[in-house]
Amino acid sequence: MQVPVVSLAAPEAEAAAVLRRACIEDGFFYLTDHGIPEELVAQTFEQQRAFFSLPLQDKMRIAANKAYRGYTPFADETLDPQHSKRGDTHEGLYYGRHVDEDSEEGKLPLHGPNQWPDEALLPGYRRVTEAYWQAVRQLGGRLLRLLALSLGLPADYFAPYFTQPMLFLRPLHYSAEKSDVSDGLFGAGAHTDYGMLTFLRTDGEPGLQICTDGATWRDVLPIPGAFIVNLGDMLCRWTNGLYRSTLHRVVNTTGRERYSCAYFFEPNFDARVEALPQCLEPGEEPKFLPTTAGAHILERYNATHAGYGAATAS
Ligand SMILES: O=C(O)CCC(=O)C(=O)O
Ligand SMILES: [Fe+2]
Repeated sequence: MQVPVVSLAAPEAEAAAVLRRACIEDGFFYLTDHGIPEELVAQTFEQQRAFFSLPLQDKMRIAANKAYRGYTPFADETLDPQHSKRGDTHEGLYYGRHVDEDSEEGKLPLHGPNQWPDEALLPGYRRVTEAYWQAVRQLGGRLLRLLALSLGLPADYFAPYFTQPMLFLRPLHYSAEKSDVSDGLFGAGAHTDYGMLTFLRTDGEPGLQICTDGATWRDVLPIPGAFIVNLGDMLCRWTNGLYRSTLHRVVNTTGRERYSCAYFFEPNFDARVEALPQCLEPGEEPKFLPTTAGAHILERYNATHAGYGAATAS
């Protein structure tokens, strides 16, 4: 069974209703009529392909810094340490919102300057990647409004939480190595996303699977032109468990390489995350302790990126 399609061309109330059901039942949906030109998406993938084709030493020149910006080599990440024998078969990159190192904000964890590959090596890379980053940022803002409506909140409810948002674009390259589920080898091990919303595009190769019943995995195949959007643990926490953060993984069954681009759309570092009254029955106690977006995300990053930053701290 396919996950639902939320169209931004539909009347708002209708789209919000489809979104609500998708968030409660699947925690995943396709987002269509989003307005981001396919040409920009295609150029973004072309540029990421070019980056990942560089020799390792060139990629390592921008190895991820302590603000989680830059390159992460193959097997650096193990998303499901319990069931994995070795690291996941992908390499990746993180680009956040640019923050000056010597600004007040730059002192916060997860905040700092991006690291870009040399323009001479990859002409146009930065321009295209930044354009895509901005486009998805705007799309995220549109979806936040629909999300608020879907929860019975005013459309601009989440806006004050996103004045200095944590936004991470994460291009990924999966090697051609086939996964071995029974022997603990994955493109990306089973995990839930940490944050609020994830906007994913892929190159059309299959691999993404979700588990909503605690037992079976179903494929979420790419639909041309659509984003695959999923909810993370922070939004689950914010909605007191009403909206699902669904377990997912990437399994390589084709023996082919795969490229994807995730975009993690998170609130301000100090945004307070606690159960929305709209999600509590009368007299119901919140299921989770209140937290902040920053504390929540840091806790999760540190658990999945072994020794990250320590070896590469700049
Ligand atoms: O590459 C994909 O399809 C999914 C990536 C993913 O789940 C993640 O980066 O959190
Ligand atoms: Fe994920």
